[in-house]
Amino acid sequence: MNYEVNEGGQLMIGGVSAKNLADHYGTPLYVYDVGQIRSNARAFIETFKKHNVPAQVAYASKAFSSIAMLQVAHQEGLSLDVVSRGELHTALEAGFPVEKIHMHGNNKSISELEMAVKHHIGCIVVDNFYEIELLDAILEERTSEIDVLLRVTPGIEAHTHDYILTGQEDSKFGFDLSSGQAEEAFLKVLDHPRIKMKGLHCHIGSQIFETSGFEMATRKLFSTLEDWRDRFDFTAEVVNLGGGFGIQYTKEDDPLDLDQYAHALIKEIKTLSEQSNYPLPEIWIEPGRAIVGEAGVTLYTVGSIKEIPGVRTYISVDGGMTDNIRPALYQARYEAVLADKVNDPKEKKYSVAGKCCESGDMLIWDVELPKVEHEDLLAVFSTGAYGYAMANNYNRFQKAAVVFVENGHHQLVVRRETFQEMTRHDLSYEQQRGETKHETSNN
Ligand SMILES: Cc1ncc(COP(=O)(O)O)c(C=O)c1O
Ligand SMILES: N[C@@H](CCCC[NH3+])C(=O)O
Repeated sequence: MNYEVNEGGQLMIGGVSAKNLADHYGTPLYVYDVGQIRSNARAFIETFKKHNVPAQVAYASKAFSSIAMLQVAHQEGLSLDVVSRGELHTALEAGFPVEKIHMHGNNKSISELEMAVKHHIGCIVVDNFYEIELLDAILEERTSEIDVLLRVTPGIEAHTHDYILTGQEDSKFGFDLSSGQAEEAFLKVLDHPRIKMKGLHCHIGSQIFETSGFEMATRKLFSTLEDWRDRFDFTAEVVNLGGGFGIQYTKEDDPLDLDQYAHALIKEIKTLSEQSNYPLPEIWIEPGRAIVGEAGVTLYTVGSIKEIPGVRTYISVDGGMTDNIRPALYQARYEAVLADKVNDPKEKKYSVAGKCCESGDMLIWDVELPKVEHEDLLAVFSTGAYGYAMANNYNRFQKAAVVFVENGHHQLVVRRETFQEMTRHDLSYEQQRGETKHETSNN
């Protein structure tokens, strides 16, 4: 794993010691090295520029959405992928240019589509037939137009966890190519007066380490596009190959450099377009994890230590599945160090437990650490994607704060949740005598 340690054996993040950050902001704490976010974004963008290929690199904001994060994404020239009104609202609050926002979702509501149309976002990635009907009605009413891509499932089974596989035929996402569904949807939007068909989208899954799945998906999309050109005289302006580029969580993970993924896509699309004499479409991709995953570290304070002789030693930290649900949800694995004793000799294997009332609330089953003592600071690496984004209030634990660090400077970008905020939606129950009190729950 790649991390910096100072002479005193302290973990450094973006030029600041983890200990200073924990003392200053408390734990659990999500810390992002902003320099790393920027270099990840640049690795993609510069590869497309170097090859002189028109492209959009849309940050999949589901991985970590906050105003500060989206501002950094914009500074780096990224576009943005949102999947809900909440994510779109955050983008608008961050001042993200609307024309660079793309909206996803397998069940977009009328209000989501209305919000997208009202703000004239750059593109909607249409996922199903019902959405076409809704969009048609909304655009008619607003006398507006919108660019769309059709999301298709190319029938690719990427090598990853079942829950994060999305490109196979049996998926809740998108139009299936092989059964003709995709063509039926295409014909509905092809000559639509307000829905402007720009091209195809697919996303084959997440945490993928090889380029072969992406190349295979590209070939499937291209053969469909060639067929539609020949039969319907349609030329796509955009081919969007989604996200899913793998990162390193543990020493066993061996991801490609980010520019290698981009390079493979460019090569495949250039070859296909030359072979079939198809005008080179814009290449769009949607990395989430690859932009923020390795840039994030979560800091925890160790509390209780339970040694079961001959079995294992549990160390419990002040967070857990509330700030990182991935181990419980996907059996995801992580690496950690004691942030204050990084260079101390390792003593033995420990198991890191969260503090929720769930036996499954384990952050790491086996990690070799120096001798662990109460109040030690534990740093878990590669928690920048789908950590804060999937945080929850189980057991009414507060959502942790988020800090950005860059060039030795640190700044709070998401406050720790307060108890007042935790109960802000709760209403007291007054026993009714006779007449009924009505409170609407609609938004
Ligand atoms: C449509 C789409 N695009 C992009 C992403 C981002 O994936 P990742 O964070 O693995 O790059 C996802 C999530 O898997 C997705 O569903
Ligand atoms: N949230 C998942 C991946 C799904 C991403 C969205 N399709 C993760 O933590 O790996």
